[in-house]
Amino acid sequence: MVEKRTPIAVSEAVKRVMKYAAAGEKETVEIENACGRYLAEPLMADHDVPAFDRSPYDGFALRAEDTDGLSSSNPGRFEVIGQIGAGSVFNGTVGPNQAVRIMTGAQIPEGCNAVIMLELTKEIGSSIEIKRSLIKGENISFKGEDTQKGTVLAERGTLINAGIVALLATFGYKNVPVARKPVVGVLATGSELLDIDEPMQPGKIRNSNTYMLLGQIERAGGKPIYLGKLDDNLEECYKAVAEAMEKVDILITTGGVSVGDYDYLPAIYEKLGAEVLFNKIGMRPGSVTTVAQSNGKLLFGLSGNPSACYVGFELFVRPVLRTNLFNTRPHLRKARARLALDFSKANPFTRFVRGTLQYDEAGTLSAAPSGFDKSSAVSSLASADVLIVLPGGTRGYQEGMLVDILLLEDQNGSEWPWENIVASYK
Ligand SMILES: Nc1nc2c(c(=O)[nH]1)N[C@H]1C(S)=C(S)[C@@H](COP(=O)(O)OP(=O)(O)OC[C@H]3O[C@@H](n4cnc5c(N)ncnc54)[C@H](O)[C@@H]3O)O[C@H]1N2
Ligand code: MOO
Ligand SMILES: [Mg+2]
Repeated sequence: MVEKRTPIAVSEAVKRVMKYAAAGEKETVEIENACGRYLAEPLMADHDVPAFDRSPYDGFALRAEDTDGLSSSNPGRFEVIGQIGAGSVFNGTVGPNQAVRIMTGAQIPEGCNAVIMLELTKEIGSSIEIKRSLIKGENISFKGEDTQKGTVLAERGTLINAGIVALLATFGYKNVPVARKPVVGVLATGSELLDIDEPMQPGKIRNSNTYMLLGQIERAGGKPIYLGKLDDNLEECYKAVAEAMEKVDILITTGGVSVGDYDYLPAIYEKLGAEVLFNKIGMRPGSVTTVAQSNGKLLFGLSGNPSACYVGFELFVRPVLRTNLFNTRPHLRKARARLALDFSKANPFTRFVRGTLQYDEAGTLSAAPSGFDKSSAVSSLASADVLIVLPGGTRGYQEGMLVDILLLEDQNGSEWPWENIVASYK
């Protein structure tokens, strides 16, 4: 008798997995290698930026009050008593009708409260002539105007991008505390699988899931390890899974989780004494996605079907990885878009259609299926940047309906996208 599995809701499956998601460990890397990593501590401004009042222009620093009433018919003269470039400081105090020639980025000299651009002055010997008045504070970049000391500029768990790197450098982080990358092993199962450099053979296919998963693990912030591919042989697979568990933080297998004669993962979980958290989800693709835990370590049994494997990773593995990286918005970011095409297939299960986002001229977002929409499809993954969420139990969806989408390439994430998923929005 074939085992009868009871599907659970996607949100319930995610919840069960997230019980085993935990913050990871810290390490430090040199700032040159920090891009793409996740902050292990909040990034706090330990001084004002700028740290001193400075000039935003090449010009002359002077006292605004000395320019009162100046105009083209009533020009004023200022004695130039010094000259400073960025990095130099004027020693002394600027008095009435005096000016210091100052370059962009240089500290405003003592006594000055305004800057006039070079182009608006005329040099006459060691003096300048000015034909306009300035107000106090004109053309000054004030201390702390960009960021004030004590401000938290990025939370722990933030992805370090070029902008964050600029801040890290501003505040003197030669070494950056980052989350250690969780090590994720990938084992492919299936006697039909060829290595990618093998010629095609009757009845065989190339192992594409492994390489797809390595890319997904990288995108999620983990450290992928390819642990090989295995024939459908219970003993061989059991041994490989047991050994792999010793080497990794998280283990992903692909294939062999359904009810077929050669689907050995259920037997392997049993032999390992692992607790199966679920083995059927009310979703398409990926209904057979199975997750087990052994001593708190997660084993993701993703489907062999490429689209199901891809979706299973994004919904269940990604949030565990991001949580490990200290991120508090670990799930795919949810947004809404108009359906660009009819999607008439009815389904009792929630569908996650691989889709492509389109930015319409009017400024609205729309999402279209990115290609052949079957669990076994590989071609529709290439241009997918969203998963279009189509809850089950409807008669299908029409073009123009407002639906939820989950963004695959976005880094912001969602805290919990699974509330209020409705069939379509008015
Ligand atoms: N009687 C039933 N049959 C099936 C059910 C079911 O409920 N009852 N579920 C179907 C669904 S839904 C899916 S999804 C698949 C899941 O199968 P498995 O996860 O057990 O995976 P396999 O049987 O090993 O392979 C499925 C499919 O994927 C191809 N594959 C496997 N590994 C790779 C790889 N590394 N790269 C590319 N493609 C891969 C494999 O050749 C098969 O075509 O089961 C349905 N059946
Ligand atoms: O799990 Mo299967 O992917 O639902 O098609
Ligand atoms: Mg199978």
